[in-house]
Amino acid sequence: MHHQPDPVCGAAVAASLSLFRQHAPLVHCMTNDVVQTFTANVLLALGASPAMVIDAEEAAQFSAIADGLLINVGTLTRERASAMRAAIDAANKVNKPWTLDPVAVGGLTLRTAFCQGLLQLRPRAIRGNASEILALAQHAGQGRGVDSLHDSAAALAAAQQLARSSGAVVAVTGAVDYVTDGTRTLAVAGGSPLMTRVVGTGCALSAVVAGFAALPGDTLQHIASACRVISCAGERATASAQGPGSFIPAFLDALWLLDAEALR
Ligand SMILES: Nc1ncnc2c1ncn2[C@@H]1O[C@H](COP(=O)(O)OP(=O)(O)O)[C@@H](O)[C@H]1O
Ligand SMILES: Cc1ncsc1CCOP(=O)(O)O
Ligand SMILES: [Mg+2]
Repeated sequence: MHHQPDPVCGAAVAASLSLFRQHAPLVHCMTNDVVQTFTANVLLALGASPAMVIDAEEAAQFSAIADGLLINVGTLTRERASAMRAAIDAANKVNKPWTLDPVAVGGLTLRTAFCQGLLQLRPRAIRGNASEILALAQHAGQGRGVDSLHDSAAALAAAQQLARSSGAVVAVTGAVDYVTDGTRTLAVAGGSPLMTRVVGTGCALSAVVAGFAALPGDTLQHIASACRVISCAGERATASAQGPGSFIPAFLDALWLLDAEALR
């Protein structure tokens, strides 16, 4: 079954962002080695508190305390996988939301089997690029690394199916981001291709999604708002950047400066 997406509304994005800054969520990030600092800086620029706790015992303690948990399998190892399971189990016990970023799921067996298994553990949100969402939804080996080979529109039906089967809100990103609970779908335009020329924009978005998923109210709207916050900051940063190097500080500044007027 296909459902037509509605465009995300700027006023609703501004309302989510304001709620996010008020709540300043504590986000427990179990993420990959490539994007640790960038992820923490993106959350800090938006007013949230990141903490990267990865030992199995500590992670299980901390996920019960944090407002939201991010599981990102970009540099998964067997040991990290069991620490992530422990953190998810502890979060679920106290009903704290957790978000999955299925980096490069498809062809690689450890992370693909691990993420397929996690779908039974009630993720609140899943954020990936088109190749990752297609692979996760269709149990098919696709992709050849962390970058998408597919257009996000080509993964919309898969995202809707994955949302229905997992119970998560699924965000499939690309030139347009689609955010769906399997019934309702919001489309988020904007951003810029330069965002794919620096590492970690997708991973940082997933960390931001983990924070927005912890807010009270309409989770689908909040996660679409998270996508719009990142795409809006991305297009503003691109306007002043010379290339990937100057994009990064401009992006952090744009997140810091983002307000209702920019989002309108
Ligand atoms: N061609 C594009 N045009 C505009 N924005 C894009 C484009 N590709 C990706 N983005 C944006 O870059 C961010 C990261 O998305 P994506 O590249 O799909 O994730 P990943 O880094 O996990 O592959 C998202 O905010 C997305 O909207
Ligand atoms: C390059 C790379 N290799 C393993 S994880 C990772 C980071 C991927 O980051 P993103 O999906 O945000 O581009
Ligand atoms: Mg990614």
